[in-house]
Amino acid sequence: MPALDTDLTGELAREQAHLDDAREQLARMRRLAESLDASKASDAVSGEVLGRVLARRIASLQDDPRTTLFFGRIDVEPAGGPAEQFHIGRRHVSDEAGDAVVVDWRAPISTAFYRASPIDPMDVVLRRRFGVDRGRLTAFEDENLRASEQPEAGSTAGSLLAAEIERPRTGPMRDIVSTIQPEQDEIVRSDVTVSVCVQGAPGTGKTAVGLHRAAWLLYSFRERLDRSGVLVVGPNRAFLDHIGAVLPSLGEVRVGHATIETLLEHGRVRADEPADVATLKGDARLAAVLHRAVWSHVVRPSEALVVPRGVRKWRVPAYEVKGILDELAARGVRYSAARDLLPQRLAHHVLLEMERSGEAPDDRVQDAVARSPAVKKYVASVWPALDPHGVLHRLLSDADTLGEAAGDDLTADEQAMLLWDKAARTKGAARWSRADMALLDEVDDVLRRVPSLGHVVLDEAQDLSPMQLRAVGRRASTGSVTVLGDIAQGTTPWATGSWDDAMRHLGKADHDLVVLDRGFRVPAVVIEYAARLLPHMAPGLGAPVSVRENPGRLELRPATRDDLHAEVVRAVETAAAAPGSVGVIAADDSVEAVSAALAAASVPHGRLDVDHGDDEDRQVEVVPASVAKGLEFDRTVVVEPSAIAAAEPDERTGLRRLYVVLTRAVSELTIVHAEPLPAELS
Ligand SMILES: Nc1ncnc2c1ncn2[C@@H]1O[C@H](COP(=O)(O)OP(=O)(O)OP(=O)(O)O)[C@@H](O)[C@H]1O
Repeated sequence: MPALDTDLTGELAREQAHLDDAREQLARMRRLAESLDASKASDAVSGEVLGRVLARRIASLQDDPRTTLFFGRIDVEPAGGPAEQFHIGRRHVSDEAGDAVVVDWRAPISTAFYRASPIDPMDVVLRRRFGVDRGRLTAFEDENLRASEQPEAGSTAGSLLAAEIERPRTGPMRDIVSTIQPEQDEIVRSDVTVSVCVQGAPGTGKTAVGLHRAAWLLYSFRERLDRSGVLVVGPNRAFLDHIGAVLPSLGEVRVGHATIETLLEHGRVRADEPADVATLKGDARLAAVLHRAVWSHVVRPSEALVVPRGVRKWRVPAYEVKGILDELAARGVRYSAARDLLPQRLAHHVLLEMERSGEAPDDRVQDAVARSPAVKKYVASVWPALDPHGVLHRLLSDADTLGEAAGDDLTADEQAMLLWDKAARTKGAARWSRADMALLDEVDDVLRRVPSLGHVVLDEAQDLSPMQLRAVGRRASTGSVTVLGDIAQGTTPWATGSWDDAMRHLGKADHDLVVLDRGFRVPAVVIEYAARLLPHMAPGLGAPVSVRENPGRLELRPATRDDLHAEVVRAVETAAAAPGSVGVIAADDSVEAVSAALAAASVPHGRLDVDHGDDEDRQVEVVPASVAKGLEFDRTVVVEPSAIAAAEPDERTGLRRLYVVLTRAVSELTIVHAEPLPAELS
């Protein structure tokens, strides 16, 4: 085991002096940045750009007195090279001579801090971790990598490391830069061109890894990704609020955060639909159907184009127009882009006609012809302008249109399922469902290319339908993705059963699949209890091995039906007596009653909802089961597990929902129930 040193006189005092020096150097770097004058730029535009860059730089050089500028150190002795020391921190700090006082955790040299081991020391002879309290160093702990001391495989040896993993959770999620584990670091530092899919049981650090990867990519490929953008997609607003502070704490404020709903917002969702219809709408076969639905609007002309100019009329015969249409359709450009090219193509043929008859028209004539009413009208008839809502409205209202677009891809029964029972008269009045949003997005992309970002981190990806995955994938068509998820936590009827399939729908068939199995959240007794559900709803998938030292606490509190809420209140009061967050998780339709019972007993609490997260930092939050995914609390009180499972459309989904709910606790899980617990838990 590494030795813990808290002696404040010798070595620790020297390290504190290095920290004080680093703080001074950071202040010097900030003063320098503040003294630069953006108005000296050569013109107003570059002055404005420079001003923005400088403001960002000054902000990034702020010193946060609550934390230290470094959390670790490595001493390296490369063969044939000089021995060197590197202090590793959240950002780079250099002295006047330009030498590094602190190196960024994302710099290549820092890799060894995370990955060096006695088996592969990577030239590191000593790794030091620091204990910190309110901006000052309180202790350090050394690992001598030269010694043949071999920690157990997979152990997170060291009391400082363990303390960081064990610390109680309060408020939103924090970064893990000081304790990223080797298997996590491999994912974080995967090249920007590589798409990675991470399958991991609850609490194995998938979300943490995805966010740190975004930060690492932005550091390592700043110019490329600043231009193209990085986006994090999560399951709901409460989740985004939970994770929203992590990237800013790592100095990255320019990463977009979205839910799948906000990403595919093509109007208001006004209709719910049966699970089987939504599942069918999420099926990847719909992509081909929608493609045909759009392109079938290009009609073979039966009449020639006739363009009057002065006293003459110029003709482009129908067979020639057909040749132009075929050529445009075969070019692989989007429907609307090809349509935009059509007037000039037609005008060019008119021009050729003119030349054949001895005239010498120039480009201006071609432009005038392209813009003429005759050409416009003709184009509208053979290649009409379309919009996604119009296309989908017609497709879902009209059996013949759907039948034609469906081809052999959909059975007659499936077509009947898709058709609206009562179609709205106009596209504006259509009552779109959530699943329709992905269809509208697909049509939108057939019409005009949706721009691609440089990198997309997709969390809880198992819950997306193939059509939703395609929608996310097209936003990373020229970039890469980090896909995070757990098949066992799939709680939508269309949840994926195979990462290969999901990655194919995302357009990333070529990817690295990594499995994480060490659990950093859920303590052993709790994960073992929750894992009883696995064979019943995700056979073949293992539970994580908890690396938490705290074995955790699991308490079952039976109650009578009349006494259920009183028992919940007692459990919450006990849980809230110690510091740390408390999540009270209940079936969605019981949340109101649970919250009322807590209010009647004057237990202060907040409520998380799909649409809005936590504005205030409250110790106790009441959470609908459907919103719990991805969240964590120090202690959880789970109300009536059988009702949570029964709220889902089928048994498997019910057990999966329960598995998600039971795995939110960092130290204690209390289950309050009046109904018998689901048999699978016994
Ligand atoms: N290397 C680490 N050091 C310290 N804490 C860690 C580490 N890795 C993960 N954690 C912590 O473990 C907890 C779970 O992490 P995270 O939420 O990323 O897991 P997850 O796999 O996304 O879980 P879920 O599937 O339940 O959403 C978080 O509090 C995170 O900070």
